[in-house]
Amino acid sequence: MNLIHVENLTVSRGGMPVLEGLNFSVPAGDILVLRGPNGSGKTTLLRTLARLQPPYAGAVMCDPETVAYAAHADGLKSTLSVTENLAFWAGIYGGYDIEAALMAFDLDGLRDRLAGNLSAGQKRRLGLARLLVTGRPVWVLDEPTVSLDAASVALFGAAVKAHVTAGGAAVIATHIDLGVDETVFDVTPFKARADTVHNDFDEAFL
Ligand SMILES: Nc1ncnc2c1ncn2[C@@H]1O[C@H](COP(=O)(O)OP(=O)(O)OP(=O)(O)O)[C@@H](O)[C@H]1O
Repeated sequence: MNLIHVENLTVSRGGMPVLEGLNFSVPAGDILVLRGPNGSGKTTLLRTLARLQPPYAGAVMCDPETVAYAAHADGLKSTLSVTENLAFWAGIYGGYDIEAALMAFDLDGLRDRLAGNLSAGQKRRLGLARLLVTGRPVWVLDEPTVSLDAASVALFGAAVKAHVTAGGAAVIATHIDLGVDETVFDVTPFKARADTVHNDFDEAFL
């Protein structure tokens, strides 16, 4: 079963196409790793998959309610503790297991620390632990391993493996080897041509 299906998709930033002609599917159980140089459009594609922005052309077939998106920013509440942050997110998404999330990302010893007082890597671990309490099957992740040391990257890799083994799927932009069984998708050949402009606009308003 495909959890994401993309057809003839063009994605844009600032009104300009960045990637075009994208066609791929991500079935349950799969990890799709996006590769491509800085500025090639990986973030733009992920934002489009997560429905944070509309496609410029083509279609993304995926129920938005199934997607958990983690951006560059951790999105933590700095005045809440580690467990309070997870409880906050569990409350929004329907009460999934906070204890399992704490264990999976080695946060047990930090459970009462304010998120604002965590180190950069600890903040990142908490941001990723949040994925587990969403209970959502499709993880869309933008550079999730930034600030993580080797041990934490291994924890993250194990969490992704467990997630897809349980029937989930993940699309991950990363420059590093996650140590997981992945399908690599290089976006470089899909760079939009400069003449690909479908939008109608009136130059009088520029
Ligand atoms: N608001 C914006 N308006 C216009 N162009 C933008 C805007 N935001 C980003 N861009 C441009 O869109 C292109 C794609 O950016 P994007 O962030 O998707 O790339 P990326 O592959 O994720 O890069 P990186 O590996 O550096 O994170 C880049 O050339 C970037 O400069």
